[in-house]
Amino acid sequence: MKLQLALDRLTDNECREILEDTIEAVDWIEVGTGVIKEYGMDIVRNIRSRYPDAVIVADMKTCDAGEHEAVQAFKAGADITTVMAYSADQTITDMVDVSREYNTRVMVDLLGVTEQERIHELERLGVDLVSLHFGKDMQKSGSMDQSLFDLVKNSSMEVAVAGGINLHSLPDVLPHRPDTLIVGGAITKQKDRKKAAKQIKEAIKHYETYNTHRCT
Ligand SMILES: O=C(CO)[C@H](O)[C@H](O)COP(=O)(O)O
Repeated sequence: MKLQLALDRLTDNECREILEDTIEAVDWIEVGTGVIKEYGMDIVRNIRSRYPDAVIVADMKTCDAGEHEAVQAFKAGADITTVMAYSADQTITDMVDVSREYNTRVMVDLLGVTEQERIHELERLGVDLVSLHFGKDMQKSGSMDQSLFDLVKNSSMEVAVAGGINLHSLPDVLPHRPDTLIVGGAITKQKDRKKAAKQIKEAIKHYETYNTHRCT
């Protein structure tokens, strides 16, 4: 299980400092949507130049003009870019096509998706990576419901999960064995970010060492 660090609602300096503190525990670096809106593709280019070997996810949250935005993200150095699941099928297939040209990947953000039918459609569109997402604003009045995982129950796609995950909610999330855990605030908003990242990484490793079966 990989740890994707979501750099959200941060300045470029904060992103730099947080990465320096946490990089050893992090598998994938996510450049968050708000950070991209603030700094544009330059911040993706800057992180790429500082971490040439890292896997970088540009959380573009594209919903239209898929080809253009995918090219933007990949040219800036992203390995993975994101698109919203509710986008037109054409947007998604265009992005998948671009990712094949660039030898990169597209992650489809399932925020707001409630029907398994959309999951099957995404598979038919050639998608192989999705993220289950309990949104930031949804977190103001609740927390991730474990039934979220039902959406991808019979899917062979790679699954990431995001939305207020922290050390306390990890025991509920880990048994679903997502391929990637996306964690933002529980690391980036802590006083000791290095310790927070290390604790989450160790909790994942500990779980994987002592549990070998996926929960159904
Ligand atoms: O995509 C996002 C917000 O739209 C975040 O990356 C995701 O929600 C993870 O952040 P946090 O752990 O703080 O919820």
